[in-house]
Amino acid sequence: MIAIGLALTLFQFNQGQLQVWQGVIEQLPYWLLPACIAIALQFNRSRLAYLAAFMLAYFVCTTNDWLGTIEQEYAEQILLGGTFIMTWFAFIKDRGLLSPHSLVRLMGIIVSFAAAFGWLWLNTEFKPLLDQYLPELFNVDVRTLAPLYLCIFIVAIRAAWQANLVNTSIFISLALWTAQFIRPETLPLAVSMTALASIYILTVLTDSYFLAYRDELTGLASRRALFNLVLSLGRKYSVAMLDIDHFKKFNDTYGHDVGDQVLKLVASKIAGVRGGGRAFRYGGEEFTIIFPRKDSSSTLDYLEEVRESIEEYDIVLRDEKRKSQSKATRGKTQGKAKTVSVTISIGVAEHQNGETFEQTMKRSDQALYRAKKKGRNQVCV
Ligand SMILES: Nc1nc2c(ncn2[C@@H]2O[C@H](COP(=O)(O)OP(=O)(O)OP(=O)(O)O)[C@@H](O)[C@H]2O)c(=O)[nH]1
Repeated sequence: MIAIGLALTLFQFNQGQLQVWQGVIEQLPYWLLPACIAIALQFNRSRLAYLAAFMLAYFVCTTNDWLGTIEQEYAEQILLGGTFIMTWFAFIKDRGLLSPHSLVRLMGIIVSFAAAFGWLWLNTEFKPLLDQYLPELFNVDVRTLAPLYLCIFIVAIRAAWQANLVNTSIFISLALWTAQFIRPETLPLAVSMTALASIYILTVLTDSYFLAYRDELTGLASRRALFNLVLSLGRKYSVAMLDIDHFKKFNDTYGHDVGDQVLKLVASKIAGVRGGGRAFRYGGEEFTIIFPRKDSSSTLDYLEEVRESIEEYDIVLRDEKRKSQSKATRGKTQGKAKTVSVTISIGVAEHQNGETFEQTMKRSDQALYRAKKKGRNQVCV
């Protein structure tokens, strides 16, 4: 979507249809980049805050001609220095802007520019030697920009390998940064900077939304997302509460890390619920499924399906350090790998007129309690 937006902006700009907006667009980076720094800091996305600050500094210096002839004279060094910074940013973590790490970051920025200056100096200083020993293919132009191509390749692989919004933003930054130097006529600087600031702001806000509404361990929607959905529920719906049986004993037997692995796998089965059910991690080893527009009897088949899929699922343990087994879990050996299985109990209740969501949920919790009492591994209404 971001790419489509950029392409459309570029198209419009070339068509001259946006020329009336030119004055506004030229001012936008002055507003959007500082706003981006403030938002990124607020949500602890220091890499994007640094990048926005870097772009703002470049934009202010360029548009006000503060760098004078330095900018043209050292254009390649600035291009390469910026490229090194972005590549490095694709591999580090967000650590806050005003923390001891910021000193390391500042040093890294200086080192990036020093490396860019050093590389280009080496190429000029030893040009005759390099021309003599390297194949013709690696002429001075290729040699000069070789680290740039390498960095773009590395960041592209990184963004594909560890696909997240921040890495994608860094890759787009690098692409626009490079285009700005190699083909400046393609896109006015103010448009690139406006696009980048918008991408950063969108990235920070979307990332933070997912952080607030997704459970980190299982990837399921969180309890906060559940109460958000409740606001849009009509009068007819059912609430199911699901709880892993004897999970405390499972943890005691196999350790907390294995418990986490199992929680993830159980969550993936619960997420696959059919019948329009929406799954949430309520907390700990408890999950909730909401069936909008369904009474409890029509959810039973779908819940039974989920219960069976978990019961039949042989979970292969990755952890070799295992203690003795307990009654709580059934384990068997598959070749050398150890497999275990867990069961879940489910209680379901449908919303009744005049009832709040919390009251319906309480009744589904009581149904869950009955399922546990009756021997677990079953669904109760
Ligand atoms: N590994 C892991 N364990 C968790 C997590 N959240 C909660 N637990 C554990 O889940 C267990 C819940 O135990 P209980 O509420 O006593 O219930 P139970 O052992 O499942 O027994 P029944 O519900 O009666 O079948 C506790 O030992 C918690 O430590 C988590 O995120 N990871």
